[in-house]
Amino acid sequence: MKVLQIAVGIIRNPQNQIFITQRAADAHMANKWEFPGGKIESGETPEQALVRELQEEVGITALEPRLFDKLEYQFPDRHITLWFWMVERWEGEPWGKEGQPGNWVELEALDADKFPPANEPVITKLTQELKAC
Ligand SMILES: Nc1nc2c([nH]c(=O)n2[C@@H]2O[C@H](COP(=O)(O)OP(=O)(O)OP(=O)(O)O)[C@@H](O)[C@H]2O)c(=O)[nH]1
Ligand SMILES: [Mg+2]
Repeated sequence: MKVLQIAVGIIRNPQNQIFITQRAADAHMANKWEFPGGKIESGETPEQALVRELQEEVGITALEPRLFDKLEYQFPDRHITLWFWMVERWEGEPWGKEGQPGNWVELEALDADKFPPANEPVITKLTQELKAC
């Protein structure tokens, strides 16, 4: 059983759009849409991992990310802890730097069915916060 710690970024612009990317056809959770990010390496804090992953995957430098949620999820073959960081300030412009499709989508149009099942609670929380505004 793999045990993984993952740091991902919810990249949100002032128009309340979120930048999401699509996972590769040969990856775990193939073709699902995701918040860019990846595995926390040994010796890294979750925040350092987030900053590195966003530079590698979408070419931005996150500034002052804040922890939005932390979730555990048990897949058949792996147990993951996901650290979701809200990223509202950054340097650069996000794009699919590794060749993956990337899109800005309206926060209220985020569709949990298009993401890995682990993301459902955070997508619910995000859309509820919007309604509360
Ligand atoms: N990046 C990302 N991974 C997620 C999300 N939700 C979710 O369940 N995952 C899972 O978390 C794990 C993260 O892996 P990853 O494939 O992004 O890791 P990585 O960038 O370090 O990739 P690598 O293994 O190719 O170096 C995968 O098992 C993936 O299915 C999400 O919103 N974003
Ligand atoms: Mg990744």
